[in-house]
Amino acid sequence: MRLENDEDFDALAAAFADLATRAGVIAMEVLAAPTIDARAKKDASPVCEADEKIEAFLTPRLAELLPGLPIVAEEAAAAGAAFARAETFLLVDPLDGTREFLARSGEFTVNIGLIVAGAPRAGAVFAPALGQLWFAGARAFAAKAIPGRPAPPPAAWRPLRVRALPAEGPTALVSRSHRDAATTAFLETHRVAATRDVGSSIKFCLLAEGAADLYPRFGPTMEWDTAAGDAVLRAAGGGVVDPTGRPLLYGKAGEAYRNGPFIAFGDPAAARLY
Ligand SMILES: Nc1ncnc2c1ncn2[C@@H]1O[C@H](COP(=O)(O)O)[C@@H](OP(=O)(O)O)[C@H]1O
Ligand SMILES: [Mg+2]
Repeated sequence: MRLENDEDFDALAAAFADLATRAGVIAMEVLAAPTIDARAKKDASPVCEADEKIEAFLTPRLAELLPGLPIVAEEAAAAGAAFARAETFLLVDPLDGTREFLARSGEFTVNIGLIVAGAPRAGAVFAPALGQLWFAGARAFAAKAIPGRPAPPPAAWRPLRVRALPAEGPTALVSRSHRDAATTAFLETHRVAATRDVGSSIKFCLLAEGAADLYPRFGPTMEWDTAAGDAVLRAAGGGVVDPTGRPLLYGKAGEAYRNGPFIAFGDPAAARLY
């Protein structure tokens, strides 16, 4: 697959959307069973059979779509895989919001992102339990989608655009399961009109849709948690910046792909306030 112009990145995003939607049925099948086989990883975060099965579905299909491109994926990383450093590579989080999934909340997602020169250039986020798909190359879209089926055709895609910062102040999104003291302090010291708890990368997608304005994140995340949502948000007119105001950088192999603190925003005017 060529990756040269906007149309190439849009076509790749549609292919990611299709794979994420098809993979989503695996999560629904695991969720339908009376018990879910789960354990704690080395970093104490949970992993379950769905994470591993979805990654096993996606990895060979992505390798076929983009032959030779390194795939940095959450469960491969947890198993100790060494990834080749590359200018262009994929970041895969087969199940973001594993805690939400194990709690049988619908706020979990399948995530596929493409990084070029440190920035996310294409991505797809699918929330199987919500039947909601968000994806972007040069342009960002949302669509309703059915887990296990192909992604819907272009006629069903809704273009995404962030909203202007409301006069009454921003609506902030925070992690449902991983709210930390720094985030609580941020919300207390900055004027926000409302706060909503949301699990997984859905937070980026709600900013891209214009349903909220800010997502401050001071607790740890990994690049595969943020790449796809960041791609959708950037293409919809928003962004993700570090505390110095620079766009969140990807490809931090030396830091095991761990992100530092960031603020995701819809309206670029919101970023200037913090
Ligand atoms: N202590 C920690 N170390 C590393 N990542 C953490 C973490 N606590 C939370 N996360 C990340 O936060 C993600 C969940 O995001 P949210 O809190 O916004 O729902 C997790 O994704 P997974 O569920 O894919 O493991 C995990 O990567
Ligand atoms: Mg994750």
